[in-house]
Amino acid sequence: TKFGNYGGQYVPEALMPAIDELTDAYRRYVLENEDGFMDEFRDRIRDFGGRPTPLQRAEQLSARYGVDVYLKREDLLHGGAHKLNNALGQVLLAKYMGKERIIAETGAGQHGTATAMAAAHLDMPCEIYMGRRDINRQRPNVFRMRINGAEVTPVDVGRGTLKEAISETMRDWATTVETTHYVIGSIVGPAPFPAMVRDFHSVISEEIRAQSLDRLGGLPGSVVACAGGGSNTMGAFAELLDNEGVTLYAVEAGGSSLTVDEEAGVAPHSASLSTGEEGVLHGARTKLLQDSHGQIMESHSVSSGLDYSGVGPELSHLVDTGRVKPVTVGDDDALEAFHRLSQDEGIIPALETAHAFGFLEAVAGPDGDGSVEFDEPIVVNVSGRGDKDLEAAIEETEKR
Ligand SMILES: Cc1ncc(COP(=O)(O)O)c(/C=N/[C@H](C(=O)O)[C@@H](O)C(C)C)c1O
Repeated sequence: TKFGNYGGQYVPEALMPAIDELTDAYRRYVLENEDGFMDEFRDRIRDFGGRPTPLQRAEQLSARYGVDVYLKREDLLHGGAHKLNNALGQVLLAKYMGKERIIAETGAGQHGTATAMAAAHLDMPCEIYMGRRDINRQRPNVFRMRINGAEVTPVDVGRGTLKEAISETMRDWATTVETTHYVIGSIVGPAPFPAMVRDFHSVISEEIRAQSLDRLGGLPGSVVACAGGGSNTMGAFAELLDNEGVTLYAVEAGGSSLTVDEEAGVAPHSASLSTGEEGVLHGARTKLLQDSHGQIMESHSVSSGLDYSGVGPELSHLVDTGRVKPVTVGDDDALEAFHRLSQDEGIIPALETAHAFGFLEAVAGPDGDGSVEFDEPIVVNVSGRGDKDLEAAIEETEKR
């Protein structure tokens, strides 16, 4: 249950029966493939999800940066983001466990959408908790969840973003564990969630490995992925961790500034890996944005999916060991990268994903700082498409 000194199960006693039951089910079905569970997961993520996703060369970006850039197209997975890998895996597992109801939290709405789709696909009732603020800034996804038959429950406490939505979902789960499974949206939460979510998303790096060896004649030199909770990052890294020759970059939201207003207890960014301190949030010990009193600070990002004060415990450990390099990209650079990928490559990325492209530009672009020598070829994980962000991107760009 631990990644170094991170991870663990810091949950109320009331949740331990559910956690123990899930730990047992994870071992039997995911790790040991009991009853052919993982075979069925792979069949469904292929036929319903549309795996494998392409590994596509980005011609214009490769020319712009003078290095080979490849895109792992998780934006082409059914639903428009990597989120379905984990949502389908967990909803299928809930079915094998004999659960009758699905609940989940969401911020950007991609995880909520993926869970609603997977629940509809597997004929399970579904309720999604979503912060009021996020409901207002990710409306297309709220419509999709409802049209897929899920109940979307607004969360009005606090700032009405992801942190409160997760707490509210955990509160529900504490009283409904007998019949309900909580589909956590990232590699966060008490064990076994971080390892289980990583294992479902590891199909991404399995495919990157196979496609790279098959088409590029070797493993990638670098893999770049944006990190909110960390699931698309760990999915893209998992099967490559032992290959030291592959440099791994986790790109966090630098927001509007990395300077924290201690008094207000607010961080104008979401850079938990780069600036966070060790603490406990949502059941796991990990790196968190906290003030000098140890209070968890509100985070900020132009993208809902990266707007989270914590990060997965496994990523915190990999940053401490040096295996993963954390970098940050601010709101402005992410918005520029959003438009650049759309115009240069014909792909409108999710604002979350745009942060990964902002990193390439900041290093290797015409005004790049050359802060790293990229090992080639570079694979960027395109975690999602930007349909949900069109209005926000236009508004934000006009403001600047
Ligand atoms: C397209 C896209 N790319 C990246 C992320 C960051 O989440 P991780 O992959 O778990 O770091 C997200 C996160 N989305 C979550 C959601 O849709 O609910 C997010 O808000 C939280 C679950 C972290 C996303 O939608």
